[in-house]
Amino acid sequence: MYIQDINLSSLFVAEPGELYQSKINLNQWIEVLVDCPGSTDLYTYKLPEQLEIKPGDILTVPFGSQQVGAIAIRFLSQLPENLTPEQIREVEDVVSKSFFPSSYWQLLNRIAAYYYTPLIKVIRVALPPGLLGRSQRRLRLTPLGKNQDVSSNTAVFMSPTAQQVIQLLQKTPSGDYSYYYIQQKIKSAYRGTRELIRLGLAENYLEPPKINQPKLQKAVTLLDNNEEDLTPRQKEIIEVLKRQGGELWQTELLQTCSTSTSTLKALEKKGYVVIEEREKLRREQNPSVAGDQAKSLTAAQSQALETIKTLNQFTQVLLHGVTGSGKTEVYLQAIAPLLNQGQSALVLVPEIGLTPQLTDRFRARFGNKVQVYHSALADGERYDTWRQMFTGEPQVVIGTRSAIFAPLPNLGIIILDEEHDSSFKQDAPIPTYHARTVAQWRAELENCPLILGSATPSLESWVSVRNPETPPPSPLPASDEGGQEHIYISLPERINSKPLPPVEIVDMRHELKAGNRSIFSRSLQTALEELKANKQQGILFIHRRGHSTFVSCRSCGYVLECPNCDVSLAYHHVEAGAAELLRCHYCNYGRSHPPHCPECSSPYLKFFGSGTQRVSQELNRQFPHLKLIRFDSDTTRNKGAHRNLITKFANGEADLLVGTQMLTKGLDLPQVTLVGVVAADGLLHLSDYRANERTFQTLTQVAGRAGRGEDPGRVIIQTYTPEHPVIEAVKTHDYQSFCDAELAEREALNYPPFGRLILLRLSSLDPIQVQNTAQIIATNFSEQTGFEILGPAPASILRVANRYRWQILLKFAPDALPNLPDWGEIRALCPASVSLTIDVDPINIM
Ligand SMILES: Nc1ncnc2c1ncn2[C@@H]1O[C@H](COP(=O)(O)OP(=O)(O)OP(=O)(O)O)[C@@H](O)[C@H]1O
Ligand SMILES: [Zn+2]
Ligand SMILES: [Zn+2]
Repeated sequence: MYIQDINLSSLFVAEPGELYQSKINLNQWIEVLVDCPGSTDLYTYKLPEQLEIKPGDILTVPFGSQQVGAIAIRFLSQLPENLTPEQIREVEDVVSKSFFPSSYWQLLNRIAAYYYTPLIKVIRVALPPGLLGRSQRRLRLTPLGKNQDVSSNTAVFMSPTAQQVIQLLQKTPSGDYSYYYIQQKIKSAYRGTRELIRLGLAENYLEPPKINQPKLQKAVTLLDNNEEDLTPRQKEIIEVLKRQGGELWQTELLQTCSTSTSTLKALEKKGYVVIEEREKLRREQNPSVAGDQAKSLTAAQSQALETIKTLNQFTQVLLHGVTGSGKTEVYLQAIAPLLNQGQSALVLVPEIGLTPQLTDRFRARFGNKVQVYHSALADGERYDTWRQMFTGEPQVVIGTRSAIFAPLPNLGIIILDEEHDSSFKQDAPIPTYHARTVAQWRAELENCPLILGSATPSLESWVSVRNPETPPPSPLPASDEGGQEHIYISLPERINSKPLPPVEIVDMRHELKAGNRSIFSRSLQTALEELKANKQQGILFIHRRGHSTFVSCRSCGYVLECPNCDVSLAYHHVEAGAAELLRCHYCNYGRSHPPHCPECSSPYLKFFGSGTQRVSQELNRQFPHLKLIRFDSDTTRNKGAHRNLITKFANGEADLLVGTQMLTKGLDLPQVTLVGVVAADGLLHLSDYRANERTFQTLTQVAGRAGRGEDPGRVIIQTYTPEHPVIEAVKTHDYQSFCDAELAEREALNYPPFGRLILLRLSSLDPIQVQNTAQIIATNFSEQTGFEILGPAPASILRVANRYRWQILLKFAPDALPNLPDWGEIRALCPASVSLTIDVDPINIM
């Protein structure tokens, strides 16, 4: 039992089974999550003697005047102070045992404990929206019940109520009604239903919630029959059905045959077909992809694959392969045999933006065994995909962060692609989980291998293979069990020994001295000129979206700011004729661009800094013959936009792809020979201990998009600080020396991956109250030992969306399990107007 080891004020969670059996008499009560819209509280119920209940079971409980579904969360041995035993009602029944398999339940509990989050909040992240909407409890006849003769003289063993209930059910073809309906029809039906269940004549089940009712659609199925009495028209329809394998959706059949429903009905009457409602799964619709075959592997790839294939228990593998080394092919070939053995695979990727290309590769290999799961899916799609995973059919789930909760019962492997990516970490709302950490626990609980793949591994993962004694983040004391291993696999070369592209660093100070005032260096200008001539394509990376980062008055220096946040407004101008907009990138506030300075009325407003729009405009001006596609969060807002833009570019409809962060990841386009970074400095100068790591990763990844095809690539990075060690390391593709230098600094300052951080974020509409609260909490901490307190300090942007933000950073020494503060006590120090988020292992400390 790991949970007792830490100081958990708000939670005491039983591990399924164990505690229940050992302390059966201690636990008289259970807290449940009630399946009722908007309800987020836990309610306490009494455990009935005759029912065996475990956390994770689906129950029915009385709630107000009704019976509702509920999930059993945790046992209580003591009643909460405000409740007396007389007030507590009993759990009515268990509808579904172990809805969550025990390992899954343990995972959710572990997350709740490690990230100091009430379990219910973890459950809400894990389950698709709507699953906990109001669902309906129903009663249906078993096959035995359907055939039970209940004329009054044969069913003497049944009570009159039970007879009434079974007769009612037998009247419907499906033998199935909601409890609500049965109770309306028959007085005190409840006793009768229990009796039927005991006799094995009926069973309980929980119907999925109404709002997400699976979509039903009419399907036409061909029946075997000798075709004698058919009209030529009807024969035609039967032929079409035969060609389609005997089954089609009615709408499709109507369309294909240009026929009417009455014609189909006539066929049904003659007994040639059946028309029935069938569930149509709502899954993300994607253009079909041509199938492909496993590639014959390079020596390094096959070595990697052989190692991975031997793993049949929990092992963490760092697959460190340079950009373009063929990591994806290794994933694909590692997954294939698992599917054949009836197991499933979970593949996590950082962002939707790069999912289409990757999912296509998986679809090409595994067809409809591939499911895509991410939070941008519509609720219905999410819900159906989730249920599809629940079936246990061997499948591959590809998704973003929250897909780590995919309820795959028979997991054979977990893969995190681009494992260094910070989008695997959730900053808000709680739980502030890192999908990599959760993946480690999940792989451990499922006893399957975890593959972390990257060309630029996170320092955490790097240290864990270099220095396997560093325990993975866990509230557990490191376990001594054998078999826990960390393995390092390297793919040091690109496919077919293609070289990594040479990286040219351009000192922008020299450009200015030489009289070049353009945002493009002479070197980049020449390279852009050559693109068209050589029929090649390029990628330009810009750190920011929008046009200019701020607008200021040349006469008085006034800077236009967001009224809700302490930041300047960014200038957005899409095209000539379109409205000129000023927008806040923090709260999305927008206003039109004023013709005059609001302060001094001067007409001379000037733009500073450059974003994707500004660069695109500049390109249009200087290189009018180059066709561009802008790829940033402004142009990819609509569903499918990522795919469309990338497809257009891949088809050669543009020469240049101009974009932010999102184009650095995973793009594999052989025609791209040139990669330009307009200004590397914006990345470097972020005030955060991870700035170097993030810059190295981003620049190396973006550089890695060049020269993946036949033609050699080149990379041009513009900067004002060419001597910066990170820039040097990117230039020489030297991950190792970057790591050594960076790790030495981190170790000296006790930063992760050596020390541990916990960030307390406080925010309030009241500037004084939040500051005072931060001060009080920090003072309270100062009496405790085992960690260092940094702050309280205002967040780097004090006010966002009118909330004032303060933070306190706690830094724990690397050795031993830290003596954690009592979070309940800390929370109690916060007045209602101040909200507190505890971010464990924070990534964004700004
Ligand atoms: N054994 C192989 N033989 C031929 N081509 C291969 C082989 N393995 C992979 N490739 C091709 O090489 C290209 C690069 O592979 P992939 O995209 O998997 O690299 P990666 O390591 O994931 O790169 P990055 O980290 O930059 O995303 C792809 O087009 C892929 O189809
Ligand atoms: Zn002014
Ligand atoms: Zn704002």
